[in-house]
Amino acid sequence: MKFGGTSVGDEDCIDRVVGIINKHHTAGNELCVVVSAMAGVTDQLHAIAAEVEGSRDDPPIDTFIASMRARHGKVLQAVAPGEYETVMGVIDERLANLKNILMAVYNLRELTARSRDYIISFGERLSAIIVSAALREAGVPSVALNGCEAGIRTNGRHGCAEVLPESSTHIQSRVVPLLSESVPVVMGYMGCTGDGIVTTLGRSGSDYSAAIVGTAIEADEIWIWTDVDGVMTADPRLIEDARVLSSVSYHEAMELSFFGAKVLHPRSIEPAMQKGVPLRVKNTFNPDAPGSCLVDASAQDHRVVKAITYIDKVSLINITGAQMVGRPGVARAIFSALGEFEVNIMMISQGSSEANISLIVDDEHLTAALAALNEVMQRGYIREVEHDRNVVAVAVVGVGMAGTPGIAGRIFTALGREGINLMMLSQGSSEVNVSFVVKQADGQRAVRVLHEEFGLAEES
Ligand SMILES: Nc1ncnc2c1ncn2[C@@H]1O[C@H](COP(=O)(O)OP(=O)(O)O)[C@@H](O)[C@H]1O
Ligand SMILES: N[C@@H](CC(=O)OP(=O)(O)O)C(=O)O
Repeated sequence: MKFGGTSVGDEDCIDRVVGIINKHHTAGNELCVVVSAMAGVTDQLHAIAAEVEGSRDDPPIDTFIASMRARHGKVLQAVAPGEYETVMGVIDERLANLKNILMAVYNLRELTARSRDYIISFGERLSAIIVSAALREAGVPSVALNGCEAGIRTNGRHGCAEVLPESSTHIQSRVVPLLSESVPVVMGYMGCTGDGIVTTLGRSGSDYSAAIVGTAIEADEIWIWTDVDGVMTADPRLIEDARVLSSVSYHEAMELSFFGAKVLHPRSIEPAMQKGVPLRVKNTFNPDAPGSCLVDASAQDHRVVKAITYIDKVSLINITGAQMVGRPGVARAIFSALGEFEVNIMMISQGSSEANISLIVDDEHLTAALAALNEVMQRGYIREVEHDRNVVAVAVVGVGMAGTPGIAGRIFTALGREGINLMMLSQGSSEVNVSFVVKQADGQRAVRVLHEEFGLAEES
């Protein structure tokens, strides 16, 4: 079971989490728990790290450490009063360590990817020991393990590290022996390299930790506990009448999470899918609701379009040049340069005249992408590169779209009726997803229009 930041955000939330774990543990289940940092803490750690690096004098390190201590201490006092002194001692040790690192960043005015990862892993380092203490207080034996202790080995790509296959045996040997006598609480989001250097798995990466741990220990099911009733037809913060999908295929969930449905981390689905472990999304605040279950496509309902999602903070890049027409090697030049600059491309589309290639990259990669393309331009492969940051990518997702004619027509007609201009279009050959790009100002309206067009608010 993985509990996200919203599920462990304060003392009431943690009480609720302990109740859920206790109930399933008492019913005779062996459980392993993965937790995220308390809601907002990872953002605060990112912010202080950046602030300290850029400070000329007197960065607010002490104030920051005091506010972390106050928030975590208050929650600990409420959920595990019997262990307050001991666990507060551990929290203070960790905060002293965090303070030292922040001071080092300040003194050097240098925040490396490695030190950032170490700093931002502290949210989970603090939340997990509190949840574990709260479980013990409720009579459930528990130990807390950091990602490294739990056996999560990653490559060294700081900020979005990938878990290495060898983790499986490490996790098995470290976690499985604990299960018969306790409920281990693993710190999500973090792992370490073979040399013990701390890495993080990308934002919302605790879902990925849970999938890795769950498959490694051969869990019967992996449950992701969050603050909504399951995977929904659209982000409920955007679409009021979004509906919970009782079952979603692994592929659909992958497309949805890739295109911004924060409810699951894109990398969390593949491990479960490969090992055939059912993955369920449930609501900590409404635990009796059935939630959503990720299943194989064969067990699907027959609705063609299942959900609409959108992702902002992306940029559109248009590459043009008649030199591209009929010339082999242009695409290779473009994509190998982007690869060398470590640019992650989210969408690609090429006009049939071959004189134009459009790409979508996330905003963070825009500068690197433009630098890469500039090199390609110098080498004469392309003539012009334009970009636009004010765009969003929208995706219409559903396995039933494969082989069903008319879906793209309905999408275009509905958007056209609303005067929404399509700036780029892309459809994978798997046909699970039709994605397109519109102006940022049209993004939410596009989701709304399509949610209505495909009747997603109505029960099937
Ligand atoms: N299609 C969707 N279905 C469900 N939730 C979605 C979807 N798209 C976006 N979300 C958002 O994802 C949020 C849950 O993710 P997150 O805030 O990261 O929770 P946690 O802290 O539990 O990991 C929900 O509150 C919801 O607003
Ligand atoms: N704490 C990390 C990892 C995580 O998974 O968080 P959440 O489960 O709250 O999305 C983050 O904020 O990115």
